[in-house]
Amino acid sequence: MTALLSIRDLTVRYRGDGSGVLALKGVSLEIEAGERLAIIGESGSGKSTLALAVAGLLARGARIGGAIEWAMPKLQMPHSFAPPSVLPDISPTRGEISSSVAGTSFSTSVIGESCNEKAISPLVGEMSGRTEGGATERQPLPVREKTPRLGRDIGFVFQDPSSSLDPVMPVGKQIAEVAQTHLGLSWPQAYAHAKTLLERVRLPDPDAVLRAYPHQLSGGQKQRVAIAAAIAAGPTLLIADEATSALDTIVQTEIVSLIRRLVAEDGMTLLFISHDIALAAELAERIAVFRNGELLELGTTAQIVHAPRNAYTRALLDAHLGIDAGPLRQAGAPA
Ligand SMILES: Nc1ncnc2c1ncn2[C@@H]1O[C@H](COP(=O)(O)OP(=O)(O)OP(=O)(O)O)[C@@H](O)[C@H]1O
Ligand code: NI
Repeated sequence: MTALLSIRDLTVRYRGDGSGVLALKGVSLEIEAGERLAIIGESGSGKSTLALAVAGLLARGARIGGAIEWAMPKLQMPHSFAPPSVLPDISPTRGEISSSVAGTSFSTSVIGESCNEKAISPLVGEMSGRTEGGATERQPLPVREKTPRLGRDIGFVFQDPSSSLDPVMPVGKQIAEVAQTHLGLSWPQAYAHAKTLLERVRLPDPDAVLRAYPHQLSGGQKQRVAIAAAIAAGPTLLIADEATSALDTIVQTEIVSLIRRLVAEDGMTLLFISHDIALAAELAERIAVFRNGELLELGTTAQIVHAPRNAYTRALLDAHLGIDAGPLRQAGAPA
């Protein structure tokens, strides 16, 4: 398999009082093209920090060391449209951005100075937060070619769909904006594409949902809309960060099936972040176990579930087996 993304010795420190929080401590791992990789670990282990670093969404002031190198064969040509309101745009980190082989691969390296850490640039189109009315404040985006962009090359699904959906805009319009921005479609084409996406995420009555506002939808329906927006431009990598954690168990299972189907249909690579080892085992081919900002163990789902090498992984499994052994016993069995 070819690596889509190589993470090398990644260190992230959030500024805070005193020395700040070291959220990732020299993490190295590769994400293979087309695989479904889960990141699991307890709260505060650094899972979201990893996801945000990959998406270029780390908070201003976070200091990052190491390198994130991409090889994205399908990297789409950049468009010079304004970013969609539904998703924050990816921001390249400061550092070397080198490209090779006529734009078929490139790497973003952030190599530290004396302390092996360097402040990342203020994020372009950074998580600037929405204003009270729901509109997003944005700064102009410097155009960098051959850089993976959120919404276009990377789809990101957050735990709370309300954080990525604009409360005052009909959802059809929000999805269509992503398609128009990144695919260069006309508005009628983009709107038609939005309807197709609502069908693909199995929302009943897509015509009505196109015109609905987020508050008119249930949590599960909103997450389907957020997923539709995340995949609207046909990203290579889909990142789901606790995308089902806020949902009840039945809806959770439905969303996991939905993600599995969409990833298979579109040939996406999946980075699935969860604190739930059983859920991760249901979806992922490989599982990486994080604790205290470190990668403890990475293996196939079968190996992690049936032959964990690390005592902490065993403890996670034991804790889960006490609750519900069913799904885990099946984990890693051939589909
Ligand atoms: N913006 C921030 N500023 C300061 N510290 C942060 C920030 N974001 C995360 N942290 C800290 O970094 C560490 C890792 O947090 P992170 O959100 O990556 O963990 P997580 O594994 O995703 O946890 P959870 O399961 O609760 O989402 C934690 O100690 C957290 O408090
Ligand atoms: Ni998190």
